[in-house]
Amino acid sequence: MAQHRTSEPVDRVDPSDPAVIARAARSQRKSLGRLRRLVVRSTSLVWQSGRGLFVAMVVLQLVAAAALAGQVLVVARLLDAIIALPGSGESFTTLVWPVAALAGLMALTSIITALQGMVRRLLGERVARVMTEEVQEVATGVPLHRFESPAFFDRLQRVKSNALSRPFQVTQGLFTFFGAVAAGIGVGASLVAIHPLLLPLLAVGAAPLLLTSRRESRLEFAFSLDQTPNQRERFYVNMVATGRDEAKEVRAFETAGWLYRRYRDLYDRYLVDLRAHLGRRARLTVLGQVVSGLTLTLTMLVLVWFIASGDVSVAGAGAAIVAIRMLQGQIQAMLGGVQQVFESGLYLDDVDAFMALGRSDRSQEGTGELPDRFEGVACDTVAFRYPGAERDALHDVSVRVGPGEVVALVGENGSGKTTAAKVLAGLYEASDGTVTWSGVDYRDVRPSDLRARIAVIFQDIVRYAFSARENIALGDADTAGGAGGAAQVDARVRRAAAAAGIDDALGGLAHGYDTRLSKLFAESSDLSGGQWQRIAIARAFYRDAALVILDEPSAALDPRAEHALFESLRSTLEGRAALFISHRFSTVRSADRIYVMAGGRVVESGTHDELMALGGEYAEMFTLQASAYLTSGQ
Ligand SMILES: Nc1ncnc2c1ncn2[C@@H]1O[C@H](COP(=O)(O)OP(=O)(O)OP(=O)(O)O)[C@@H](O)[C@H]1O
Repeated sequence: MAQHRTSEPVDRVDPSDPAVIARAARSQRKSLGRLRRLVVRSTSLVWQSGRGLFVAMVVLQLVAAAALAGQVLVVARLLDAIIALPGSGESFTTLVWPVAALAGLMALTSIITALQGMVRRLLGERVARVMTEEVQEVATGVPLHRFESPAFFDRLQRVKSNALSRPFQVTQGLFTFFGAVAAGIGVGASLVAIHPLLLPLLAVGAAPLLLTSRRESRLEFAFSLDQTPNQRERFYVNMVATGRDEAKEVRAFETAGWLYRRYRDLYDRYLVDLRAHLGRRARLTVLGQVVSGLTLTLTMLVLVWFIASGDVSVAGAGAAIVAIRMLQGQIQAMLGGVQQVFESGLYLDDVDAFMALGRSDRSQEGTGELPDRFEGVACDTVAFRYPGAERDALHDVSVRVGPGEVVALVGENGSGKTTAAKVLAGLYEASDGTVTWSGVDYRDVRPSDLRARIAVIFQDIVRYAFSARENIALGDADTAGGAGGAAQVDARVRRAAAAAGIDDALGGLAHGYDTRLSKLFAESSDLSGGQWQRIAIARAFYRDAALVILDEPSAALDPRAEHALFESLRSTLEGRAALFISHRFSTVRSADRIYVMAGGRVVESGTHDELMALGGEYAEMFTLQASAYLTSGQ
């Protein structure tokens, strides 16, 4: 897959250096191959997105070209007729037909332009939809560790904004190019008929524009790469300043002014860079236009000389001026088309590299299946380091959760509990050691098979702005749209909600389970923090999973609710396993086994009684919390 060496100094190369010339020749060959691939890929994408519209575009383009060439011919006829009129004895009415034909052709051109705009818009949207789906598929399919890398976010950001429009722009560029070529051939033929030298002169004038426009494309792409981090940070700051979740804190801490200044600084930096970038582009544009303007002047002078020497008639000269004007427009359109293809091509390579990332990640995934019988999960001497981190977050961690067991992870903040839960959930691959499901190594198993058997709820639960029913049924997304029977889904949703203790509250909403949650959309309602947490728990219960992982599921629950939750956790397990993380030792004590983590290691494990008898870290933390409760209760 073609990768862009973005660090290559695009505009600081010595063009007389032989190595540069050789490299340019190589890159020219490569870029022709790349261009072919690009054109084939984009055109087939556009074709698949809307065949009828594609054909309509081609037809409109051809008709537009014919109408334009027709205009030159009619102008020549009209001028001939006008010049011949005095003294010919012909009536003025002989001019009516050519004038009407010219007006008709001009009107046709305008109508076609309007129709082209509509077809283009519709086709563009269709391509955008196909590409959005492709990007979403990759973004949701890549392993979670990709989301630890700022470079991944940069690329994702670029791809999200470019994938939608660029493939269509390549095709549109091609349409523009070939349309202009078709029109150019017609107009050019009439120009050659007037004098054969005029066309080559005009073509020579276009060459500098072609060169400068390609260079401009490269500059534009390099600028876009360079600016992605700044752009992402601006989006982020803007989101914090205007986001719904952040709105409370922005007011309470009066952070708006600070955020505004930060946003302005980022924008200022961007504008400074933009000015420099546009300056570079402008210099290239001016250079190209000046050289091409000089050749146009030369062409006109040659035309005048032809008139003076009698090689071209006055009517021919008039038509030639119209033709030159039109041809110039077509040449500009051709160059614009080529520039669009090249510029979009650079972005599309970026999109392709992103798509390839998804393919390469998938090719490394295991393909085996899990045994039907669940015999527990186990981490064995597992180490894990976050991408880009300097230290391991887990060292030598061994944890097991058997069928029917409720196992707890406890430990201070940052001790590695969530990380261990993510590794057990198969979201991160252990850097060392093994993680097994019924004795089968996670690495050998198809990730989708593994995920289907696990339900995980993290501390930072997701609050979907969908209906209450959908919020819960997303625990088994295939059923969220009512697949499998709306009544069954409904009954299953209610069972899960009842087990999470949220059934009554949801039933009491304005539209019951159909009430849209969060206030982002019309006719919605919001819930309390604890109620949201129960929704998330219901989502985990809804999933028919052999292993349920709950990372601090009860942090926002009141003590009675927490007690009820764990009662229902046990009663709904039925041979499944649960791993939960909590800082509340009153809940933890009922677990079948407790692992105590510190500094990324498991430092103690056993039942509550065993750990208390050990008199170690657990006993200390438990006693501290119990005495705090007693003291505050006194
Ligand atoms: N995405 C990440 N990238 C790099 N380091 C991380 C990342 N997430 C966590 N860490 C680090 O890994 C260590 C373990 O974090 P982890 O979230 O597992 O702790 P925890 O025990 O769940 O803490 P808490 O009780 O606060 O939830 C910490 O040192 C933390 O700074």
